[in-house]
Amino acid sequence: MDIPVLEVRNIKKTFKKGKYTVTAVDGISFKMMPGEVLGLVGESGSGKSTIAKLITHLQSIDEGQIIFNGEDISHVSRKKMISIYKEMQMVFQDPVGSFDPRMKIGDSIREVLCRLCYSQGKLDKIKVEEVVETLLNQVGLKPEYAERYPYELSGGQCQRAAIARAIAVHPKLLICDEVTSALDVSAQAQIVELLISLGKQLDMAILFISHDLSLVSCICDKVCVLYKGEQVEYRETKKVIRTPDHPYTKKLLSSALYMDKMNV
Ligand SMILES: Nc1ncnc2c1ncn2[C@@H]1O[C@H](COP(=O)(O)OP(=O)(O)OP(=O)(O)O)[C@@H](O)[C@H]1O
Repeated sequence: MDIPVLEVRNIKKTFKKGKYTVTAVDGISFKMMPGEVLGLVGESGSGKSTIAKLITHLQSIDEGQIIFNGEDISHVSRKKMISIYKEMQMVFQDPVGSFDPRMKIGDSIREVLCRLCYSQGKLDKIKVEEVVETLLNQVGLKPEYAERYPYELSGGQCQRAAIARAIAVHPKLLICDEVTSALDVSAQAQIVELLISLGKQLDMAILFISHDLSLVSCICDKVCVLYKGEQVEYRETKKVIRTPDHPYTKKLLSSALYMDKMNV
């Protein structure tokens, strides 16, 4: 039987700034099975990005547990985390900023392949060029884009390249933090379709972080709604949309655009 790819158990994080304390994440729990798409929704400041940073160890947790592939990674070393990044990748809001501006797109993808795959003997060096081409093809970019610098791509193309780099290592979990926020509506739809199709093809779980409940409802199996660092809903998307429990979810729903397109 499949075990969860990710289990987050009652995690908490506070930040101290002088005499002030901000509780950014206050007792969040959820579970993701292989191939599952979970939406993490909430307004600005509700703790979405902090959760992503806690899972990926960009920040340390104060309390709770993060179980990845059955292993407690809540407090593992940096070295151990580097090996975990072969199975857990993240894509950010600003696609251009997520690349080294001095490196061509192909070199950035090659670098990840070399760093995370050679050491495991997963990849023969002579196959790298083929793999880069296949990855670009998988995200709908022509091979010649490997020779371009990030600033020579549109936002949508650059986000595709960032996704190609993330899936290069065949992650079991892809964390997408507001990946469509900087894109126009048509590029947003294409990126969302691409992610869903890749998730199915690669049996990859996707944690889709967004402030947009209507978008999340179209693509996610389950949704976790955050309000001021707390989890106010965590259920199948259809149930949350049809019978929201919390007044904040009701407010989100009543203000959601494209209600008619919601997957209910
Ligand atoms: N490094 C930090 N130091 C101090 N406070 C922080 C830090 N990171 C986040 N916070 C605070 O924690 C809370 C949650 O922030 P977070 O970035 O997780 O929210 P978010 O839901 O991702 O917001 P947005 O959608 O605007 O990105 C906010 O009040 C924020 O100001």
